[in-house]
Amino acid sequence: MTSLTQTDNWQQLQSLAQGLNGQHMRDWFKQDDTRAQRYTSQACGIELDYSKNLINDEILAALYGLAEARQVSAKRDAMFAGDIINHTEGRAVLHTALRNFSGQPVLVDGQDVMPEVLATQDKIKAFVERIHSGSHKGYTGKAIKHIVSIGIGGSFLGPKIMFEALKPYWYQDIKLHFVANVDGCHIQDVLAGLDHEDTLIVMSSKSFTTQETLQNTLTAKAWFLQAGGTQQDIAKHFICVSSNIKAAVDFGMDEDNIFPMWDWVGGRYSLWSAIGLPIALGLGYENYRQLLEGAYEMDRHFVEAPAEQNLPMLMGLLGIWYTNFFAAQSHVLLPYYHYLRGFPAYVQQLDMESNGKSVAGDAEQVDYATGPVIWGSEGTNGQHSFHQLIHQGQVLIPADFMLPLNVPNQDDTHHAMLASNCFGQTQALMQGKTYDEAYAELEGKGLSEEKRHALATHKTMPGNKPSNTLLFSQLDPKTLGSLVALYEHKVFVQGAIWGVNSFDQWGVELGKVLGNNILAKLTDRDAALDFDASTNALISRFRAANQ
Ligand SMILES: O=P(O)(O)OC[C@H]1O[C@H](O)[C@H](O)[C@@H](O)[C@@H]1O
Repeated sequence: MTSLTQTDNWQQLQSLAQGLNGQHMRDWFKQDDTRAQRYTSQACGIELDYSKNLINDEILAALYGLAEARQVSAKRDAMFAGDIINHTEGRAVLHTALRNFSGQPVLVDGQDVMPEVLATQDKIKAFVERIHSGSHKGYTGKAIKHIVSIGIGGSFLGPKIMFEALKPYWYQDIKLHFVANVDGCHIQDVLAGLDHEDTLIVMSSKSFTTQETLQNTLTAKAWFLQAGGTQQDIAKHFICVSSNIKAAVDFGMDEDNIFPMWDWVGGRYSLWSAIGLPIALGLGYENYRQLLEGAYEMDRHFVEAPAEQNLPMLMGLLGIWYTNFFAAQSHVLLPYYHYLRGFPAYVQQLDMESNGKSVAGDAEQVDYATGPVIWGSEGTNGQHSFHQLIHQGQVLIPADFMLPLNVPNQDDTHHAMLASNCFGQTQALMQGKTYDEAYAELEGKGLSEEKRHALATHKTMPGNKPSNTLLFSQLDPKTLGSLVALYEHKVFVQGAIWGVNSFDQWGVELGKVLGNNILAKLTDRDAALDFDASTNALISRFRAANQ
């Protein structure tokens, strides 16, 4: 097979990128007053303004051509159809079945998975109602007031970040707490403030083998027993979500308290499964369902909209453009909405665990960049720190700005200021400041010619820095569902073009194995150390400090 970089599409894009030398977005906006309108697309209540990108019609056409040549649509259809596209793990990839409201079956190995999906949704709904109505009581008869969700990776980020993002929709009588890290400080801090009689522990682990989650659950169990609960009271206070029912039962989970999921749901795509149970508990079932419906709408858009209007396709292709033709190594996410502050961390796992890969197809070592570093934080905070590098640094950092146009219960002045900063940053990145503008601003400041020239040079901002702006009316559960699915499918588009398997994570697996090998040497202090000299020395220091 021809390597991706040798294809006509790739080479055409390379020469189009070179052709942009000396051109500036500022001029394009001056020359074409339809640019903003032509390069804005919207779906599912999300408006994407991608006009502040280094693109024109010819470049977009070439990017669509690349997507076609790499059969992105056919690969997408294979995912939705339940084909075994995660070929290194021999699994289908069907998070979309978890939010499939079409009424149509979804087959895996000829078996319709929808009855199980719907039955689990019913189980979630019934459980949420029992907790909210107070009919599910703790062992001393108290209603549940606190939920501690224990999980890590996708079993943590999805529930926590989506719950936080939807603060205006919180169910007020229940407080949610999240624990991920095996660092004992975390669980200790969370449990310290709680009463075991009105606390429910939700343990979430797809594999039921993750060290952090198992240990934190054991610690929570010990806390419960020590506080006065007995072994037989555990069923009223501990539930779990897992695809490994046997391991959960062996661990001591009551079978009725296990919410199932399936191996065709990847950890970083699992918030739509029962892993999302804490979200449903924290928001109420109807809001949780809206989240799923929003994702379903984005699925339909991804499948049905032509490339030129297809948000995941556009965002995926723009990312390819900068990663592969402008050597951009990172992509920054800037939610201008405090409650959405966790979103960059969510997309970090989604994107970096999916496309941080080096092998394409069956066994082809790639010779092009794949997934970028994803980072970012809430605006406007970053403007007073790291935005400097985006404005004037030597690396190109494409940005996604996101802003709800309305926010519930907020002072208009604050919101207008927030929006003005968001728009102002995209404008500054695009237009920059020319040397002449900087020089003119220094008029009458009493500077020598030499000083004025030097200062104007420092104050010159190149501009021409790309950004997307995503606007939505407000971040309700449905819009959030669409937003998350948008990024999922963006990642899919990029993985399909790069030809990598976006659904395995062998690098992460290695870390787990090595960590366990070392743990054995920390707990058995006399065990011979047969690792490399650096690792042996680190272990020895730990042993010496923990006699
Ligand atoms: O849900 P679990 O099986 O406990 O897995 C939790 C996490 O474990 C690993 O680190 C995977 O790379 C993640 O994708 C996963 O979300």
